Amino acid sequence: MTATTIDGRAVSQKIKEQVKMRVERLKEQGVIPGLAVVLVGEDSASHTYVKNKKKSCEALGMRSDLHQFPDTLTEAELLSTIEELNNDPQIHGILVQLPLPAQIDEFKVILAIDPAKDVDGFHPISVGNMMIGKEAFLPCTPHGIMKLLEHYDINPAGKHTVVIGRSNIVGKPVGQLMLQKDATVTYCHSKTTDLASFTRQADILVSAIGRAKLIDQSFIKPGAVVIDVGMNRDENGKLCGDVDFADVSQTASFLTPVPGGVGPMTIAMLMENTVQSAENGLQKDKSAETM
Ligand SMILES: Nc1nc(=O)c2c([nH]1)NC[C@@H]1CN(c3ccc(C(=O)N[C@@H](CCC(=O)O)C(=O)O)cc3)C=[N+]21
Repeated sequence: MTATTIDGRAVSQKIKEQVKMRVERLKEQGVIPGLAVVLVGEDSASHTYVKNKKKSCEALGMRSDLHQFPDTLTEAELLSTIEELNNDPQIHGILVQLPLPAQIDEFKVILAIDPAKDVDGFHPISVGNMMIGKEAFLPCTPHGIMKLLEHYDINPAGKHTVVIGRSNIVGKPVGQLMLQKDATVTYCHSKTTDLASFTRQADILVSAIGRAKLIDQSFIKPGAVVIDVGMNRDENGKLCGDVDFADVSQTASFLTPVPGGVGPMTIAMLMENTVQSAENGLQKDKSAETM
């Protein structure tokens, strides 16, 4: 059996086309969706993501402002930048690229973002609303994964989903979204003993570990759907996922590549959240007028 490659680039393109139409409708009403990206320090991987986000915004007719700071930035300075962005009516989404330098408390920064502009879905209010199934900005990578499954008609209901990784930005929320789609969910992590004994029970396996090509056929149940969230460098410095693609594609039914899988979907969902935020703002303005 050879797995079908899940084409994240193609699906993200479709989503971005829909976002583009929504941007055009907003423009007719005088609103240009605006995303502010805050980048602290010189991490080169972060720069790549930020560049990709900017390119996507421009292609969709959205505004994108980059606020770039040296890694000596203080927490107070960052918090005051966020305050300004919270109060800027041209800005509908605020993304502070993580991780931040050690002198800055990430949680304080996330708390400072107006939940109405929290297009990353990291604020505790967004997380809480997601958790109880209320309207919220969903975190972009987990949301992108759910969209990929939907696109390939893979229904998690009744399936055993095993998530490797328990980060607040990928592992925990993707398990929650799977649960909302009626999957049975198991979380594995760095302290799990005999990881493969769990992953071999997965109908859907989501790997967000950060170890190049750790997951080979011996971790996979034949016919499983495998979603690779890893962003690693292999021995030649090439970008690769957690999954040994060539090996696992012999066993899995569907498999996401790296690059070209989950990554492009993350950016597409960020664009969607930003346009959603701009639409929410317009809706609020309209109901204020009729009061
Ligand atoms: N506040 C915050 N929000 C984030 O969403 C966030 C963050 N911080 N910090 C870093 C991670 C990582 N991340 C990626 C997004 C897109 C690609 C992406 O587009 N990847 C391409 C290829 C990129 C390449 O070629 O290097 C792909 O997989 O095909 C990757 C990684 C968002 N993150």
